[in-house]
Amino acid sequence: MKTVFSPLHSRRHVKTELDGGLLIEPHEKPSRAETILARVKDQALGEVLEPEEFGLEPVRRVHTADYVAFLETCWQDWQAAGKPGEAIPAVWAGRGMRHRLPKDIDGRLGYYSFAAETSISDGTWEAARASANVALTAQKLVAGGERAAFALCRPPGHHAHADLFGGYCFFNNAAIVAQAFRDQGYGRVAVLDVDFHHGNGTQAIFYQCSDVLTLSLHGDPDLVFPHFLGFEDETGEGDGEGYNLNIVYPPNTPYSVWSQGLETACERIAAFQPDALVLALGVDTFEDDPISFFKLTSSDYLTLGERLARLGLPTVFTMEGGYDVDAIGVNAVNVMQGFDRAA
Ligand SMILES: NCCCCCC(=O)NO
Ligand SMILES: [Mg+2]
Ligand SMILES: [Zn+2]
Repeated sequence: MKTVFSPLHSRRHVKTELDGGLLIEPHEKPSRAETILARVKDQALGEVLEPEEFGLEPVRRVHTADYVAFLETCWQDWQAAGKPGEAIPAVWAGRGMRHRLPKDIDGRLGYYSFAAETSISDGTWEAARASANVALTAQKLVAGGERAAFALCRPPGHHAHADLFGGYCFFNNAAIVAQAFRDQGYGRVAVLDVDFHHGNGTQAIFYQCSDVLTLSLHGDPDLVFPHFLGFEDETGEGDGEGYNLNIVYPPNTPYSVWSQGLETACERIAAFQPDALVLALGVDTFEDDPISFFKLTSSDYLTLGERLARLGLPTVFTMEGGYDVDAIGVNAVNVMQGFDRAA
């Protein structure tokens, strides 16, 4: 399987993440992508390519122009306002308040985000743009005939809404890929999110669509991020009714249970008969992940990859979460190796 990777991911090097009332070293750190890349090479998974430049048009097929423009100048605007630290949203429109765009950078940060753990600093924009190009390059490989391609994206994307960042995500790489498939004539696309956390952004972006089926297995939002979306009664709306599936699990869920949900999702995908699959791959489902509570083992990711291959679909993997940096390379590449040996 080919891998797409951009060294520009390292332009995202924020020093802070708001967690537990402290500014900690971010879990979503550059070494995550470097460790996965090293494992790709160590395992000779396949060719590693740098991304092509696709510009902002395919990004704006998913994200609003004003949100994209905000991200482009956020760091400069923050600095121009004389702020001493990294850009962190701290105020949002609560119940009974107005969802209108303020002029001030503090207000704009709140307007365009849903969470406070995702700091912005110099280079975040460049890294997010490169991550989207990585995803679009993988999509081009698959549209060009590759059975599958691994978009080694950093920063991740599945929490990003059309005009909201959060959960370490800015551009929704999986959604951008799904939309690119649709724009290239693929009539139906499925996006399966196996990250520990709900793919709230991906769900929201396609929630009224019947041509993109979104599915996510994740930790109970009553207990974990993103807290306010991802429940099993969210099944789509309008034309999209019936085209969103959430499967929620409690703490300590092992693969033997989690894979039952995977089977349900795969059966739903098979029934949908999509022309392509986007697989939002987080490996924060791992038993030792520092911020999650499932109990998948490294060998389970081989099994996961094999099962995905049996769907028999052109597949783009977009890298999402996973924060046990010592294990992330083995776990992510195990999925690809399991896929390759069953394809
Ligand atoms: N306390 C913030 C947790 C953000 C979750 C990031 C993630 O892994 N999403 O998939
Ligand atoms: Mg998920
Ligand atoms: Zn996650």
